[in-house]
Amino acid sequence: MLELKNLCKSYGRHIALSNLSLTIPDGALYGLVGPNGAGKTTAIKLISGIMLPDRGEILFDNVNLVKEERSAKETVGYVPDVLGIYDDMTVFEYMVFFASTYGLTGYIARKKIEILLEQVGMTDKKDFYLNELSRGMQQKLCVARALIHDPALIIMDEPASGLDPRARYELKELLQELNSGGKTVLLSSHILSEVSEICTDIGIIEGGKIIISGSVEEILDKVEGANPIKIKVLNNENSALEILKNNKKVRILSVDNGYFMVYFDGRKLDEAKLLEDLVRNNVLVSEFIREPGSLESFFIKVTNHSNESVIFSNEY
Ligand SMILES: Nc1ncnc2c1ncn2[C@@H]1O[C@H](COP(=O)(O)OP(=O)(O)OP(=O)(O)O)[C@@H](O)[C@H]1O
Repeated sequence: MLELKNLCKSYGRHIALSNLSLTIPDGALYGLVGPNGAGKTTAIKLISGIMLPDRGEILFDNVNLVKEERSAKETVGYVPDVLGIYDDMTVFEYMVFFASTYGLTGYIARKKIEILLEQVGMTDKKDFYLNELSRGMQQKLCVARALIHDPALIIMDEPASGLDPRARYELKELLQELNSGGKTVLLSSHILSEVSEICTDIGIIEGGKIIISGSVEEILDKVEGANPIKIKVLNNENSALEILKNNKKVRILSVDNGYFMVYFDGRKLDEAKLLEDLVRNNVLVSEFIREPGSLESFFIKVTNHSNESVIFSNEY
C-alpha cells in the first residue's frame, strides 16, 4: 500500500502541494487527475524520489521512502516522459545501460532485457537507434526501462500525452497487464475520460490537495451526479414543477428553453423514481437526460455550489 501523509512542497514562495494525503491500495491502477498546475508532476516527482518533500511522509508497505533511499530505489520504477539524450544508442544498448545502473550485467541482464522487450512488444526493435522510434515505441521502451529492477510500484507522468489512439490502446493493454501481474501503477493525467478507461481507482487533485479519491465507479457516479438532468414535459408543467419542488433529492431547479434543469443529488434508482413519479401524475415526459459527467462540472460542484439551495426560475 502506498501512503502519502501530509505532503508539502513549495517552490520558493509558491505552494505546490499543501498537506496532500492519499492512500493507494496494493495492486491498484491509480490515476491522479487534475487540471494544469494542480500539483500532479510535483507529487509524482516526490514519490519517485526525484525531489524531496518539505514535510510529510511517503510510505510503501510501511517503509518510509523519503528516509530510506535504497528501499525507494528498489520499490519504485519511474517512467520518464522522454528517453533522454541517448540518440546514438540502440534499444538494446539503452536497456543494457540502465540495467547496469541497478547492478545487472552479463547474461542475467541480457535475459532480463529480452523478456522485458518481449513484454512491451519491442523485440523486433532491439537494434533500432532511439531516434528511429515513434513516440509510442519510446513510451514502451521507457516502461521497459522502469521495469528493469522488478519494482513493486510503477509511476508515470502523463503517459498517454502525444500518443495516437493505437499507441494509447497498446499502452492501456500494457499497464493493465502489468497491473494484473501484481504491480501497483500510479499515473497522472488531466483528462478524466482517459484515466477512467485505464484505471481501477482515481484521485482528483486541485490546488495541491486531493479533493476526492476512490474507485472509478464511485468517482464517476459523483462526477455524473454533478450534472443536471434535463427534463422536457409535454403537458401539466405546473404538476411537474410541484413534483420536482417536493423531491428531497432536487438541489437546484431552473428552466432553460422549455427544459427543466434539475441538479439532483440522488443515484440512478432515485432518478428512476423521479421519472416514475412524474409519469404517475399524468405528466408526459418526452426527454429525461443526465448529461455525461465531466471533470469541470465536478470542480464546479465541489468548489462553488456546495451550499447552494434550490433556485427556482422567474417564470414560475
Ligand atoms: N520549478 C518550479 N518553480 C516554480 N513553480 C513551479 C515549479 N514547478 C511547478 N511549479 C508550480 O507548482 C504548481 C504545481 O505544478 P505541477 O507541475 O506539479 O502541476 P501539474 O498538475 O503537473 O501541472 P501540468 O498538468 O500543467 O503539468 C504550479 O502552480 C506550477 O506553476
